[in-house]
Amino acid sequence: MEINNICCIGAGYVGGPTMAVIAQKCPEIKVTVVDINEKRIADWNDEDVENIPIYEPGLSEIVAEARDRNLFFSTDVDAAIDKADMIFISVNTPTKTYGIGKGMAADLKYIELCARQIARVSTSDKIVVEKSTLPVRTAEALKNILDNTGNGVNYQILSNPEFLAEGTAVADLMNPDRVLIGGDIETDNGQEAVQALVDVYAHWVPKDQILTTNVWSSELSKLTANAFLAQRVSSINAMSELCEKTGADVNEVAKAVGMDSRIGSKFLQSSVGFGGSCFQKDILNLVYIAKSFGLEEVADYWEQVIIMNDHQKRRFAANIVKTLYNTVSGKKIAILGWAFKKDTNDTRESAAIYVVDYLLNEQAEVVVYDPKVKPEQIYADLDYLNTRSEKENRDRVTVLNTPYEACEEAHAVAVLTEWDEFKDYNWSKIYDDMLKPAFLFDGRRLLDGKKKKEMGFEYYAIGS
Ligand SMILES: NC(=O)c1ccc[n+]([C@@H]2O[C@H](COP(=O)([O-])OP(=O)(O)OC[C@H]3O[C@@H](n4cnc5c(N)ncnc54)[C@H](O)[C@@H]3O)[C@@H](O)[C@H]2O)c1
Ligand SMILES: O=c1ccn([C@@H]2O[C@H](COP(=O)(O)OP(=O)(O)O[C@H]3O[C@H](CO)[C@@H](O)[C@H](O)[C@H]3O)[C@@H](O)[C@H]2O)c(=O)[nH]1
Repeated sequence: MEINNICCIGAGYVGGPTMAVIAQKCPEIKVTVVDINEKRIADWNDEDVENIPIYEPGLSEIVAEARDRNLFFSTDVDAAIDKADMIFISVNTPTKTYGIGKGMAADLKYIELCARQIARVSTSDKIVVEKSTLPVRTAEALKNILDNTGNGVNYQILSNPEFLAEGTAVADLMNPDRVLIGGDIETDNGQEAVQALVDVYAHWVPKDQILTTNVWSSELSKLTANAFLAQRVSSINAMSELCEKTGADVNEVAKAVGMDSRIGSKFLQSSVGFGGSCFQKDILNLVYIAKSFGLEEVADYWEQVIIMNDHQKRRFAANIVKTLYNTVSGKKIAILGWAFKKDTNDTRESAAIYVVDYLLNEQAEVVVYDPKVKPEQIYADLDYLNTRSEKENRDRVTVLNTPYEACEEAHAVAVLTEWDEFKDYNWSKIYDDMLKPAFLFDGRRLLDGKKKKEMGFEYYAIGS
C-alpha cells in the first residue's frame, strides 16, 4: 500500500518536528499537520521561520525547506482527515486532574475526541497511527470507537511511539536508535498497514532498526523505556545525597559505575531532578496501570522513582535556605535556567518551577534568567501551581533579559538548567556584583567548582 497523503493531529513538540522530518525525507508524500490551537498553527506558518513555536536546534531549517512544498500546517482538521491515507494522532495525553485516576492515569479525552472526529469525517479507508504515548491497550478503545461510529470505513490501528528527546529532537528523528511499529500482525490487512508505515521510515532509517511488534508490546515499550530512563536519573540522584554525606563525589561515582559496559555511561548525570512533560506523567500512568491489575508491588517499585525525584527538588531548595543562615526572607535569589533541560523552550514539569515555589514560600525575592523561555511562560508555570495569587507571583518574581542584571546584588545564584552559555559567563563580574558571601548553588554540576571557589564564591554542587 502506498502512502501519498499523511495527516497529523496535534502540532506540538512531537507532531511538529516528526512531521517536518517525514516531509523532508519523503518529498512525494503530502504531510498536513493540524491543530485546534489557532495561534500555534499561525506560528508554524509564520513567514519568518525563526518564529515557529518550538525551539529545537536544526528544526527551522527543515521547516523552511519543506513548508508549502509538501509540509502544511492548518486548522482545518476535517479536510486533512478526509484526504489522508494515514493519520497520526499526536495530541497531548496529560495526567488526569479529575475523577477516577486523578493525579495518576493518563487523560485520554483528547485521543477519544480525535477518534470520534476521524470516525465522523472519514469516507475512505485509513491507517490510524498512535504517536502519542498511551496506556497499554488504548488501541482497543480506539478501534471500538472507529468501528462502531464510522460509516463502513476500514481502519487499521498502529502504535508508533516516539522516542525523541527535546533539545535533540531533530538529531533523534534523523538518526533514531530504533523505530517501533506495533500492529495487528496476525492478519494480512494488519501486516499491510505495518508495512506501509515501515516504508515511510525506510526512506531514511535502516531497515534493521525498524522494529515491528504486536500493538500491546509497542504501547507498553514506550512506558517501559521512559520508566527505565527516569529510574537511572533517580538512582544517581539518590546516590548524590549519600555522596554529600560521605565525601564521595557523584560525578566520580557515575563515571566509575558507567564504565561497566553492563551499566553504560549515559543518563547518569546527577541533577536537581528530572523534569519534562513525559517522565513523571508516563511513570504515574504505569503505576496506575499496575494498580488497576492489582499489582501493588510493581506499582510501588516504580512510584519510588517519582518520590525520589520530588525529594531531590525539595532538598535542593531546602539546602539553599539552610545555607543562607536558615532564612531567605526578603533575600534576592537569582535563578539561571527555567527550561527543564538545555536547548529547549519547554518548561513543563521543570525542576525550576518547584524550587522557586519553595523559595517563594520562604519569602525570597526571585529573579529569573533563561535564554529561551519567555516571561509569560514563567508566570504561567507558577500560577498553575495555585500556591499564591497571580499578583503575588508577579510582585515577587522578576524575569530579566540578561544574566548579569539577574545576578546583580543577589544573595545567591542557583543554576537549574544546564545551558552551555552559563559556563562561559564572566563569573568574576557576577561575583563582584553580588552581595557577600556570594553563594552559588549548582543544580546541574555544570560549572567548574574549583575555579568558582578560587574566585571567592561559596560554591555548592549536587552530589559533592
Ligand atoms: N514532548 C516530547 O518530547 C514527547 C516525546 C515523545 C512522546 N511524547 C508524547 O506525544 C504526545 C504529544 O506530546 P507533545 O509534547 O507534542 O504535546 P503538545 O501539548 O506540545 O501538543 C499536542 C497538541 O495537540 C493539540 N490537540 C489536542 N487535541 C486536539 C484535537 N482534538 N484536535 C486537534 N489538535 C488537538 C493541542 O492543541 C496541542 O497543540 C503525548 O502523548 C506525549 O506523551 C512527547
Ligand atoms: O542524566 C540525566 C539525564 C536527564 N536528566 C533530566 O531528565 C529530564 C528528561 O531529559 P530527557 O530524557 O533528555 O528529555 P525528554 O525530552 O523528557 O525525553 C524523554 O521523554 C521523551 C518523551 O516521552 C522520550 O521520547 C525520550 O526518549 C526521553 O528521553 C530532564 O530534566 C533532564 O535534565 C538528568 O537529570 N540526568
